[in-house]
Amino acid sequence: MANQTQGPPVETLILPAPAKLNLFLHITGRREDGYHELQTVFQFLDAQDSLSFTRLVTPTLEFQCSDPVLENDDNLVVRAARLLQQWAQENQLPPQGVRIILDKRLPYGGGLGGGSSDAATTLLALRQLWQLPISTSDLLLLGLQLGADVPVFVNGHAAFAEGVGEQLTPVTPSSPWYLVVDPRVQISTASIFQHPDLRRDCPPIASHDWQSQQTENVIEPLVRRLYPEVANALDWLVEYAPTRLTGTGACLFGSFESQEMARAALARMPAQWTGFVARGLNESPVCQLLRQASTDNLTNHD
Ligand SMILES: C[C@@](CO)(OP(=O)(O)O)[C@H](O)COP(=O)(O)OP(=O)(O)OC[C@H]1O[C@@H](n2ccc(N)nc2=O)[C@H](O)[C@@H]1O
Ligand SMILES: Nc1ncnc2c1ncn2[C@@H]1O[C@H](COP(=O)(O)OP(=O)(O)O)[C@@H](O)[C@H]1O
Repeated sequence: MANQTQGPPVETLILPAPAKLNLFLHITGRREDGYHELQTVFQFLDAQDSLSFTRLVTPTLEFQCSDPVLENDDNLVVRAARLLQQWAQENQLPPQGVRIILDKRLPYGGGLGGGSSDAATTLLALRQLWQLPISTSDLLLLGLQLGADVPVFVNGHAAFAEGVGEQLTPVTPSSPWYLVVDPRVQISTASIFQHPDLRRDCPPIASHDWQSQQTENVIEPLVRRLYPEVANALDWLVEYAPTRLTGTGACLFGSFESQEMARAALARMPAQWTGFVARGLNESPVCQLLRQASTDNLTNHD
């Protein structure tokens, strides 16, 4: 990371990285490698991080982040950029460089997928900035190396997901207003998946009729028991709207008919939690903006 270079920037892309919700989450089995087979629906939110990518004339990778805790070589943004540099090298393409600045706005480690989304935006942006001839299916495979949630953000459409989250069928659920509550509790995804009491035997459902099936987040009962503060937040929000945990938590969301209703509930939220109101999106704004960028609306040639 952070090899400072003096080369003048020649091109900049500024792109969002939207959050996601798991509208439901079922576990249908466990693979031999310990990973769990899931069924879930991912929907995006119009709440996002923001990233800027500036092409450098030297083949170096610079990374800055508004949150110092995340400004390191392990950041998924840096790892995504390295994977693409490696892909270019394996394909005998000339090495290229970039300066990436991440403006971190989403809470992380709470089931909103912000880190995965940052990684996906990085893969999509650098393919375009570096003009790499990599197919979307190969980009999805690179994304999967970074995390189970990355492919849906690369694909850019709300999806019914299976496998560990990489087998995607596009879906178009309704787009309510959500109040997302962060009860400010850290939950380790790995420890939840290792827990003996986790339910792992959900009967598989078909992608085309998930909305007519009884669905739930099967992780929720366990998280309720282990983290009373999350249970308190779920019990508070359900008084206002249908409420669920997203991913392995600790964030939860209520679905509202209008922005005003969601905001009214947010105004009454206990002060020890944080929250925000956002609209559900079935298309990620990233692909749309990249299409515009390719016609020069977002690309600034210096
Ligand atoms: C379960 C979800 C639903 O969206 O939870 P959230 O992370 O969003 O809360 C995700 O698929 C999580 O994806 P991601 O956060 O990328 O997980 P990874 O880093 O790949 O894995 C973290 C750890 O969780 C466990 N794990 C993860 C995914 C999975 N399908 N089975 C697992 O058993 C593994 O022990 C792994 O070591
Ligand atoms: N760009 C990033 N943004 C957020 N977290 C990141 C990033 N890169 C690496 N991480 C690590 O990934 C973990 C999971 O982050 P995130 O994807 O936002 O949440 P979740 O997987 O719970 O939905 C964080 O706790 C952090 O340690």
